[in-house]
Amino acid sequence: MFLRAGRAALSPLVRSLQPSPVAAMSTGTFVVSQPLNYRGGARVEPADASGTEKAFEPATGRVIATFTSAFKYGVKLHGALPNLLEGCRIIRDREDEIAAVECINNGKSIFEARLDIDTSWQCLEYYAGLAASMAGEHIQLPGGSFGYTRREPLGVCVGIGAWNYPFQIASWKSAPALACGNAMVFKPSPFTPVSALLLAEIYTEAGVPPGLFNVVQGGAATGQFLCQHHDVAKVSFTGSVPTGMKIMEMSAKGIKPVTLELGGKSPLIIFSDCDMNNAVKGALMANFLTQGQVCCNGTRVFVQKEILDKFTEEVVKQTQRIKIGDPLLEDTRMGPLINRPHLERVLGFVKVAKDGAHCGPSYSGGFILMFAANCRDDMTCVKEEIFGPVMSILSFDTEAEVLERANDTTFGLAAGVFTRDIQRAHRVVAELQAGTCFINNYNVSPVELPFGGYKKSGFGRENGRVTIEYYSQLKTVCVEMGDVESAF
Ligand SMILES: NC(=O)C1=CN([C@@H]2O[C@H](COP(=O)(O)OP(=O)(O)OC[C@H]3O[C@@H](n4cnc5c(N)ncnc54)[C@H](O)[C@@H]3O)[C@@H](O)[C@H]2O)C=CC1
Ligand SMILES: NCCCC(=O)O
Repeated sequence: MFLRAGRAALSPLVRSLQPSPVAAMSTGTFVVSQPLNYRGGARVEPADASGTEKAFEPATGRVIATFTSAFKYGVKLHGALPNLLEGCRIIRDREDEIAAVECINNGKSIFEARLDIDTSWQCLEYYAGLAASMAGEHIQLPGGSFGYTRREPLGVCVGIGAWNYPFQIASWKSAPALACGNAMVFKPSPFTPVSALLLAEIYTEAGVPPGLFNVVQGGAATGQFLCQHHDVAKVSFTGSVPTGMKIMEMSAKGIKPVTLELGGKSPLIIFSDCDMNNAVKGALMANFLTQGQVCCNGTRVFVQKEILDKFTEEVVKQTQRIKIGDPLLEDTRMGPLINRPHLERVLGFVKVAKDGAHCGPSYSGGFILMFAANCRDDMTCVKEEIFGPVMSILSFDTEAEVLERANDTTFGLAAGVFTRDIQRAHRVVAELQAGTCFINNYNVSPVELPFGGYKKSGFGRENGRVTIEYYSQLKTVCVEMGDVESAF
């Protein structure tokens, strides 16, 4: 059973706990004892259990669930279009509860978790609207004959998620999949197994037929089983580049289409004619959401030389003001990283960066918040995806120079530019090798806009009208209105 994690109830406990080595504060008493696999419209303990795993609360290191990994997925294909609008309504009604669960299991602030839940119900609402407008073409042929095309579902789609946006990823994959008439088996990251179950229950309550949305828990072995299963028609994956390569190899063997949302090391270019206030806010948005654990973050911040000192000074000032702490408190804007091994990995990057760059401003307990100024393109913290709250600031002189440096990466997920010169803004984004570009903002996620990467950041898109094409197949029907003209 879920113990409701109300903020008022949690705060006294937070105050009474001692700082742990993983984090300076705790968030509460939330535990899950219900099964975390979901099939046929209900939570189940799988008969084919392959072992148990534990899920933790990042802020305290406390175990919040012990769950069973599974393989079988029990999908039912169904022709009816599910009632996504009702699902959207229920998510909105239960937003605080879902956000609290997300906050506890992931560590992101409650403020931000609510924004993630917003982008989740918005996705259901958007595809509920699009579902009814899905149509093919009518093509006139000579002699009164004609052809038409129809969009049909693919069948069973597998969604495999990362741990940084657990509920949002489950929604962004399942809403278009279901809207196109598919079934989905969703495998969350074993670090964040909890909130996908809330989505499954919401779909069931909304009238989605049992077996149409299923949750299977487990790690790499379960993921491999799903990708290789002969009943699976498509795999949509969000995660790291190395895992994405394996998913693509496995899917290739079954000629299954894949959507790959992979990592990034995105450039954010700040020209000297920018609105400085907005550019600084944009750089913070580009680096510190979800403790910096965001694939599309603009972690290479290129600043034109004339404004480098002023920009850096402002970034430091505003970074120092970010409220770090218990993610369930209303005014917290940054919580803990996902777990200790990841924290140590991020600190490893910071240690190396400190040898070559001017770093600051703070590290305490499990929380870190960093920037590295005066970076060079060849530094490890500038080349590799850190997936933590570490912003690298680099300086540049000219537009041509910064474009060459910005594109000098194997990744291509996102990019941003801040300038008041509208012609330059469009010229620059046209040259940037990235699937999602921002002008004078960063890391906003309107569901109407397609999201996805170039180069090693993957392919296929999530959100937007185009995603319908990634969850459906086109059938062509040729209609003869005359006699058959046989060649024989
Ligand atoms: N482009 C995007 O939208 C996003 C990309 N990411 C990227 O994901 C990474 C961090 O997330 P992680 O969860 O650590 O990534 P990961 O690649 O380790 O795991 C992602 C998911 O794949 C599963 N998995 C692992 N090995 C597998 C295998 N051999 N076959 C099938 N499934 C397997 C995991 O259990 C998990 O559910 C970062 O590199 C980040 O950039 C994260 C979020 C969004
Ligand atoms: N809301 C942004 C999604 C990016 C990510 O999944 O990392």
